[in-house]
Amino acid sequence: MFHPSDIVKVAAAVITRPDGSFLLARRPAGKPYAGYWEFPGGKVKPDESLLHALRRELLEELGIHVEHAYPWITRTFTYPHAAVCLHFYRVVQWHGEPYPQENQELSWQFANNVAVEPMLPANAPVLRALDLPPVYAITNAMELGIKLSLTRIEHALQAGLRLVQVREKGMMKEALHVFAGEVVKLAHRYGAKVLINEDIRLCREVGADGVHFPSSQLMNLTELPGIDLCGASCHNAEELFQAERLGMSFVVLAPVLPTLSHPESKTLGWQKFATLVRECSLPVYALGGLRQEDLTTAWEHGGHGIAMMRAIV
Ligand SMILES: Nc1nc2c([nH]c(=O)n2[C@@H]2O[C@H](COP(=O)(O)OP(=O)(O)OP(=O)(O)O)[C@@H](O)[C@H]2O)c(=O)[nH]1
Repeated sequence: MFHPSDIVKVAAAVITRPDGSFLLARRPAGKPYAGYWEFPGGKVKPDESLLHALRRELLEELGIHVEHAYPWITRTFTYPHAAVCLHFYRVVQWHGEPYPQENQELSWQFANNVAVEPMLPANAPVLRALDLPPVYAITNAMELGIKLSLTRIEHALQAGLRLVQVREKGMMKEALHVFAGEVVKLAHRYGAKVLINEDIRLCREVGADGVHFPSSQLMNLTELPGIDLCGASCHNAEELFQAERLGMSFVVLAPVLPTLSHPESKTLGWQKFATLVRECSLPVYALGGLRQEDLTTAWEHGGHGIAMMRAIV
């Protein structure tokens, strides 16, 4: 075990192009794990801010000037020789063309099809997180009716939606089975993924991609059910901690703003949202009273993306 003061702080960059590809660099000879692929970045100096370290490292390693970077996830990982705390940023704007200043190999890759290996061991969950789309829709068929709901879901899929949660509290069992099956069929036609709220069995029966656990269920779980994609709803630090401990694929943190579906809940606001997600190792979707226009605000506050119900499907 490493003492907390021995944990090496690292700033790492997911430099992303508009087509979704991101840059990986191969660790040069002479460093530990030479030949392994990593996200560009490096150690934070004492008294240096994370963002400053990020800018300095990308200038030193790639010759680029960071113009716009969003804080993203933070992962601690223990190697035999050292423990590292990796603070990931998504760099979306820079000037200069990345050029290997230290003779390292560079490669642009896509999260769902990384064609270089080996990756640094700490980075496997990071690639899975990068494969999650920025918007997560939650169905609302009990309010809209099944027919209109399916029409709206299809429109959103046509417009690029790639992640949907079937959440229909109070819908009769048979109707829910049929509706969930329809959503899965529709979504898979567009290459989108579907999570089923709460019901692991229904998820398997309708061939959905994952399960979304409400916070009460999350707090009672001792392990994940062995399903590829597992999401959870969180409202506070304790629930986020439990989701991290279990190794959820992602979480939704709510309510950020006042929302019709939970009018009685106390809202977090963006500052509290940012404080809660700052050290979180999981990608976090902001939820509650949000619209498509709020995506950038979510990114600025450390979110992976936004989740929406009425504003999207
Ligand atoms: N840059 C970077 N480092 C990572 C990643 N994943 C990961 O485990 N690390 C670890 O974080 C540490 C970063 O240290 P580094 O050696 O790259 O730092 P540096 O550029 O400041 O080099 P230096 O040792 O010459 O001062 C290493 O232990 C590395 O194995 C990643 O994706 N990017």
